[in-house]
Amino acid sequence: MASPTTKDHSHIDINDINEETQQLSEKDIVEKDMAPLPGSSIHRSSSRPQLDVSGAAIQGNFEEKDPTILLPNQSDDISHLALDIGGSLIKLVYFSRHADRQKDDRRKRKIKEGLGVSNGTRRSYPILGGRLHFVKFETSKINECLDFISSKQLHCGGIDSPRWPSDAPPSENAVIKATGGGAYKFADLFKEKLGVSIEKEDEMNCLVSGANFLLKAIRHEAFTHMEGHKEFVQIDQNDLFPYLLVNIGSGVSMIKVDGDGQFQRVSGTNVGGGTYWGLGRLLTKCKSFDELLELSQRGDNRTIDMLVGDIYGGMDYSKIGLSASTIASSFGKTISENKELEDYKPEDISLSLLRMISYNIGQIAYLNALRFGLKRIFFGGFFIRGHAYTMDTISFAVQFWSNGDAQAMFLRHEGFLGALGAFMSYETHGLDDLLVHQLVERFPMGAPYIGGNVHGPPLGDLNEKASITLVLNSRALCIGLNLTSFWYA
Ligand SMILES: Nc1ncnc2c1ncn2[C@@H]1O[C@H](COP(=O)(O)OP(=O)(O)OP(=O)(O)O)[C@@H](O)[C@H]1O
Ligand SMILES: CC(C)(CO)[C@@H](O)C(=O)NCCC(=O)O
Repeated sequence: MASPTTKDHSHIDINDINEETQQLSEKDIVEKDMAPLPGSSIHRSSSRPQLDVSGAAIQGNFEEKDPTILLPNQSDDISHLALDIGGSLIKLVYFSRHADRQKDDRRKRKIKEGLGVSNGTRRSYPILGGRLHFVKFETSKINECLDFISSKQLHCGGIDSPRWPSDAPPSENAVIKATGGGAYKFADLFKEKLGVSIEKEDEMNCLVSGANFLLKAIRHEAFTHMEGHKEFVQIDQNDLFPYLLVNIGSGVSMIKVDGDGQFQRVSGTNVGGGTYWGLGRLLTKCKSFDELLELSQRGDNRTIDMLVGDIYGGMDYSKIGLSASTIASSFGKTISENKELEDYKPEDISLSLLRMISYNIGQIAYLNALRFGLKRIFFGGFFIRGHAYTMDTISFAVQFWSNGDAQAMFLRHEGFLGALGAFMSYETHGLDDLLVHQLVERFPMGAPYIGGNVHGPPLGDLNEKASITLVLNSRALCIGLNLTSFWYA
């Protein structure tokens, strides 16, 4: 029954950044071909290293949680780490380079031989892309997070950085961007343990820019989930705004998003992920969030919830559109019976609780969408955890109360919106509307992944996707030669 609380970081060790670059798949080979030619350099208006999100794509299979994002055209040597330190979880987004394999092997050998990696602050060969990694820790175990950052030297640019290995402590001015309440609460701890300052970024601002980045630049990020069926949604760049962003963390924030940096937090509720995990833990004695979720999958809520049929003698109340099986009162059945907590199955309690909280959030979200005439509601935050029942319940609530007028959508990087936003805040102009907009618009749609469909224009198959990637390659070269004209073409 037990399952790890935060499975993600437990697999990752100090060699991961480099090891990941060794496992070259067919897709990687295509991507390698996409990189600028050796020696060609990308001319930019700014001398500051920039993040290049052109061609950014999710790596890994479609069911993978918190999947890596490939940045095939990243050429500047960025070395960013950003954090979202929330009430329950710390989320990390960090960049690793994706160097040419041979050179990488040579460099690794050098590292092993203690010869260092570079003779200057910039590498002597072009960087052939990179990856964004997503890792989380429980906030109560912040020391594990600090150890992780330290073991990978992420606060000094990563072990793949030209600055590593180095005995020198991080410079006095070293900063990490961070958002969430913990950016305030733990700033001194970061200074004390890692010698870095936390540069605080506003939480709502980061959630919005993280969501906008994913929705604009990453294909197969957003999807619907109804009655167990998942479908990817292709976002029309010209029709993204306005939308309602509902971030279900420990608590819930509801944000009306009108554009990049244009938003308003219109509502919130304190009945959120913390409520499910907190109450669930007390009532079921589960040791981890995932265990509580897993338990719910074997539950039957009819032993806990009072249904319309329980009140109406097995009949529907059709006049007001309520079937006998509709829940009239969550947990309502537990008052009418002479039973104690021990008499109920933890499985049933977990399911009732999950349904109650998910449904309630879906309903409040819809009411806020209604207030502002919004049709699309994107749900993020780690409460969702890619869990089918949670998503189905939220979708059902939105559909039911809107009479099918509004739609609930989910994001594969659900819990990382804030951390991604903080990451983006290193370089806001690298992500301006135009760059992402133009690039995404020009890409033909990708192929559906197994197990999900894609709404939108006609699709090709996976082979076509590979060839699209190659077309992109020549575009990447164009960018290298004449970035400005590409942007504005
Ligand atoms: N491994 C886990 N451990 C604890 N909670 C988890 C875990 N996985 C998912 N959750 C759920 O995710 C919620 C936290 O989500 P998230 O990380 O998005 O919010 P947060 O940033 O910690 O909270 P807030 O934004 O309110 O400060 C928890 O309350 C819980 O419901
Ligand atoms: C306080 C925050 C913003 C911290 O992330 C979040 O937990 C939240 O939105 N809570 C809901 C608070 C409310 O609006 O009632």
